[in-house]
Amino acid sequence: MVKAVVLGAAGGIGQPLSLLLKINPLVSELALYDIVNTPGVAVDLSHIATPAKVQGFLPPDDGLKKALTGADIVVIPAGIPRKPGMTRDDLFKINAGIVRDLATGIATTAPKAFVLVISNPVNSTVPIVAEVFKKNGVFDPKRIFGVTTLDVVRASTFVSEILGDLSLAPSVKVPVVGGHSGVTIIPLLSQSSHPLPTSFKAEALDALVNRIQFGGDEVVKAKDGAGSATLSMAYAGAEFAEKILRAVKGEKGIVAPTYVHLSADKAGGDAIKKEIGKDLDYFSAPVELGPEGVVKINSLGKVTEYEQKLIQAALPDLATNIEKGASFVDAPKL
Ligand SMILES: NC(=O)C1=CN([C@@H]2O[C@H](COP(=O)(O)OP(=O)(O)OC[C@H]3O[C@@H](n4cnc5c(N)ncnc54)[C@H](O)[C@@H]3O)[C@@H](O)[C@H]2O)C=CC1
Ligand SMILES: O=C([O-])CC(=O)C(=O)O
Repeated sequence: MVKAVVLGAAGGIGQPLSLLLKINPLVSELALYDIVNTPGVAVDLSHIATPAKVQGFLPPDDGLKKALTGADIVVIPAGIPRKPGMTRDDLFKINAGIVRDLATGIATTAPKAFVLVISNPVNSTVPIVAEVFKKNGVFDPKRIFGVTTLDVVRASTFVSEILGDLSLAPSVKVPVVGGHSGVTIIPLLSQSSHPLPTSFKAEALDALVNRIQFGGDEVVKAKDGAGSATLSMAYAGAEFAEKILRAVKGEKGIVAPTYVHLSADKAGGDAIKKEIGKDLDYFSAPVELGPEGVVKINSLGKVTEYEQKLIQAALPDLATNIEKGASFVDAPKL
């Protein structure tokens, strides 16, 4: 029996993500929480002929606690999205408090659940969740994940477009590491399962890296004030959640890039710090998943000089974003 909970379930990401979790055979119970509209979304989804039992909850009558009771996996797409001209960091003012309050609910009601943070700015909201868990004495870095899967999904798609064959997209694997905003998004294209054409020029590589780093802006611009990526994010979030659920069931060898506290695997985390040359607490790296969450943080592997420059360019922003999130919650130092 697996209970999945979506916090922010009535939103642009929340609804299609809840749909994808409802049709996932690994989910037996689905709780939808939001400050609006979840009863309707839940009844709608409950008519789908798949096994998961769906219920909707709102804040009154302890709705958050009821939604979270018995949760195995909690996905958080709650919070405001960007409008044109905004950075993800501009969302901090509103989303930090939302994420802190939801994390408090998880820490007190379902402290053992896997927590998948989608709400932006991910580089800062994951530290917020971690600090709330520390404050409540239940911090386990193996169970808290920043969802950076959309960057990986975009890299697969854009590389397959360059190769002139979209049918390759599902099998193109490119590790994307670092964080989840602008220059902190670091695609390691030299490790692509499908190498770029040998004719690929330096300017074309710059343009591809830039498109992966700023893919979110492409959607924000196209939506023209109506928000940011929702459907592709729901797809990516469901894909990452499925990986966690398969690992929990005992499937071995599942690896995915995700933004984690580097103490989740001390040896692996220390190796990452050496590779990047900075003592950061968080970094998105390829992580091997198991029944208890993080099993191992894998090395970044062989990176080119070009990619090492991308890593170095990411570090100042990442450090600032991490500090901003961590200092938002007044938790004791561990
Ligand atoms: N990690 C990633 O790769 C991505 C992250 N995002 C982020 O996901 C977040 C959600 O985006 P959308 O779904 O497009 O926004 P949206 O505005 O469509 O939905 C957000 C939902 O959160 C709900 N909400 C607000 N405060 C809440 C609270 N205290 N408790 C529970 N629910 C609450 C709202 O009622 C709304 O239904 C944004 O912060 C966005 O930047 C978006 C795309 C990709
Ligand atoms: O761009 C945004 O604000 C939403 C997001 O994180 C993405 O699409 O990668």
